[in-house]
Amino acid sequence: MTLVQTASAPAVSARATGPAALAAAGLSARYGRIEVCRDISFEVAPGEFLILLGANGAGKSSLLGALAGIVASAGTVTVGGRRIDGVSPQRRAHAGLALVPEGRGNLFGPLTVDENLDLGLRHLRSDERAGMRADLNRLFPVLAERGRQAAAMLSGGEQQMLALALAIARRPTVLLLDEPSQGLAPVVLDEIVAAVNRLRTFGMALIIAEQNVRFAAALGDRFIALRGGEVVDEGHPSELANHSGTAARLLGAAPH
Ligand SMILES: Nc1ncnc2c1ncn2[C@@H]1O[C@H](COP(=O)(O)OP(=O)(O)OP(=O)(O)O)[C@@H](O)[C@H]1O
Repeated sequence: MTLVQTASAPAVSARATGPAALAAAGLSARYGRIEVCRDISFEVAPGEFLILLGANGAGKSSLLGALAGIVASAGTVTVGGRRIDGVSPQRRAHAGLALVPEGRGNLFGPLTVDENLDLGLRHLRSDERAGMRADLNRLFPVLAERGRQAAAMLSGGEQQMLALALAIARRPTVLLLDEPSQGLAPVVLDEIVAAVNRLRTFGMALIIAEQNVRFAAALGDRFIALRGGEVVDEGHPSELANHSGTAARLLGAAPH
């Protein structure tokens, strides 16, 4: 795998001023009576890209689901300083959270790329719509080329880019990405890394659940590692790229 190491912003562990883009405190997540994440506290600064690193079953998707309000949770969550825990997923979306689930679940497969984007942009005023469409075409040129193709017929990487574009069209404060690398070939991962890094010009914060260490290291400003539903470590992604032992210890497996 030949992921390009892009120049990323320095690690941010504390904000200079103003509220965090997102802050979670004492957050837990459960399915019925089974608690799968416990006492998780972290902050993401505006514009920061935070990697949630963990092996299969570590609790990454559950934590993203707890933030988005689709998995039962306790604890507090703020977006831009406003409490959003306890409100519906729709109200959390209005407050500035957007989730791109694993498997690109927010696409309408039978509709074309253009039709998906028209639907995704319909909440905008017509003058804003043209500007957003131009921004999305700049971010993801391949989507402009594939406009008339059914979303279901796109490659995995192209579907991931369409899912990202639809989430960005909501202009979220914080974008939650669940394993964007999953099922993609190394050469496609390079394109996704480049596309996600282009999002830096939008100023939104990203929380990216990942277990692909090189992908995470090419994208993140900081990582927190989950194991058994708890935060067990945090650091700068370069530690993952430069010390394969660290990655192996955190993932409980051989490094990628
Ligand atoms: N719908 C569910 N009902 C019950 N338990 C679940 C459900 N979804 C996940 N779990 C359990 O919650 C724990 C955390 O799973 P989760 O999917 O959040 O992990 P993950 O880190 O995202 O892993 P993966 O990378 O495999 O998706 C696991 O023990 C899993 O079996």
